[in-house]
Amino acid sequence: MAAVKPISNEPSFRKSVDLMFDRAVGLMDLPPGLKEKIRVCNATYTVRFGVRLRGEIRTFTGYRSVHSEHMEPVKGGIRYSMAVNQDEVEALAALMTYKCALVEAPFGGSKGGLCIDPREWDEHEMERITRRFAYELIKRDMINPAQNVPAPDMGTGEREMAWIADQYARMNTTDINARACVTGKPLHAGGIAGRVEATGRGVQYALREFFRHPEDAKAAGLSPTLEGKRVIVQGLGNVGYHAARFLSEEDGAKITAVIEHDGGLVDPDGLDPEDIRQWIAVHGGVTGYPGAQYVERGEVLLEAECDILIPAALEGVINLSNARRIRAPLIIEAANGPITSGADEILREAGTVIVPDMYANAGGVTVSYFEWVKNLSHIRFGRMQRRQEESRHQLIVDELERLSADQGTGWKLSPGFKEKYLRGAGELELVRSGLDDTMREAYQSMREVWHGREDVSDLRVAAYLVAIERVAQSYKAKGL
Ligand SMILES: NC(=O)c1ccc[n+]([C@@H]2O[C@H](COP(=O)([O-])OP(=O)(O)OC[C@H]3O[C@@H](n4cnc5c(N)ncnc54)[C@H](O)[C@@H]3O)[C@@H](O)[C@H]2O)c1
Repeated sequence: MAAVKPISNEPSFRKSVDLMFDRAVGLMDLPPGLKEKIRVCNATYTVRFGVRLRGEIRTFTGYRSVHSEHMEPVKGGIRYSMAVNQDEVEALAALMTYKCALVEAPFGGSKGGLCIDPREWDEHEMERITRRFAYELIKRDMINPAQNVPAPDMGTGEREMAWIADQYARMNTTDINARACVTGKPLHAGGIAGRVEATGRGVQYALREFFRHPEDAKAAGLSPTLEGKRVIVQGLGNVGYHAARFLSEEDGAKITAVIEHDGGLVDPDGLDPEDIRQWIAVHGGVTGYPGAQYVERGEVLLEAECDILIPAALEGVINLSNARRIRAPLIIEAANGPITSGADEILREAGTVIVPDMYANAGGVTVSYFEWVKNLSHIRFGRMQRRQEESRHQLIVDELERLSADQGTGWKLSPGFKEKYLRGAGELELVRSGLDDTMREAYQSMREVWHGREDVSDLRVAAYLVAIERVAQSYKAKGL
């Protein structure tokens, strides 16, 4: 099954992002030259390199685009897909600039991509290709802890990030900060607890925050709780799988449909994301999955009735060809750019509430920021804080134990409380609470603009307004 293709008269992904930017910046009082400076992509590097594979030299094309260096390093994932092209990396790099500004991660925006179908190559071949691509970027300072720090995106994960980190370390043997050259690494290679699932976790926190405000839920015609909500997820990869799992296991939402590259699955009583993920790992897709109704043209499920639609795969899947048939009252853009600018307009007019990508999937870059700081500080994250926290918590626990031992109080501490309470300052807990705080604060900043300005009617334009204002402040502070 192919993705829903934007119809030919729609602007490209890059243009679509620019149109959304223009809609917001038109409401701002900034010098025209500064608006233009923020909008344009600073530079895009294209590399073609050869790797000897299976007895012949194969040439690959890759990109690293830097959208904005108002803060350095710049940050953004590396994508492996046959659809990667310059327009796409530039659009994704621009979104990274706005995303980092919105969640106040102190980075400029960047993105990379390699035209490759990872399923075509075995692990050893993937390592050689990745190391060679990394070599090309490292020698031009396009991977560097102080200048440009990649992370995983579609088609890449911890494995590729570990190879990139090792390649950088080999080429920069005296750089004590080498590990901070890339984030999303495995724990044993300098990664941080909770990074793998961070983007999906962020989607969950974003939805929790949305439903914490009854007026916001009401704007979508929904009751203010995630419990029992019918959710459709497109793409059961890193982001979609974790979001689906957390929402169903921890918030009582029902995953009523899942859309994958080879079709869709439906069960009005709720699907089990973990079980489907295991099936996909073995069979390469959802085809043949026994536990649900199979739909060959999975993309039609984007139009099915539900409460929350989570596109978590590709860009441009909701476009002029299907926007009028979308029935979800609330869409949260877990993927980057899943709604084209034309479809965005149709959906807004129809009253659909859209939680925009730059906020919805910012969990990844937020936890990447924690990982980068951890690598630069050369201390296990949480270790210092833990000492302080532990002594404070110890005082509380001692007091509770004293009261518990006092017959007169009539209550007892439950078994294991002390251990559980004192454990609460570990790395994973710090990462989760830091992510939760970040998602809450970013939502508040967007929400204030959404509800506070008469000329703002949607969350996307509100998010752009907050982000552009912060980028503009940085440029002004630099004297531009
Ligand atoms: N990984 C991250 O931390 C991260 C962070 C921010 C944003 N994102 C964005 O989230 C999206 C997904 O990224 P990911 O890391 O989960 O990628 P991934 O490669 O782990 O998963 C993508 C999933 O989409 C499926 N898919 C591919 N084509 C499809 C189609 N036509 N219809 C339905 N499903 C299809 C794939 O089979 C796969 O399961 C991308 O837009 C990416 O830029 C990812």
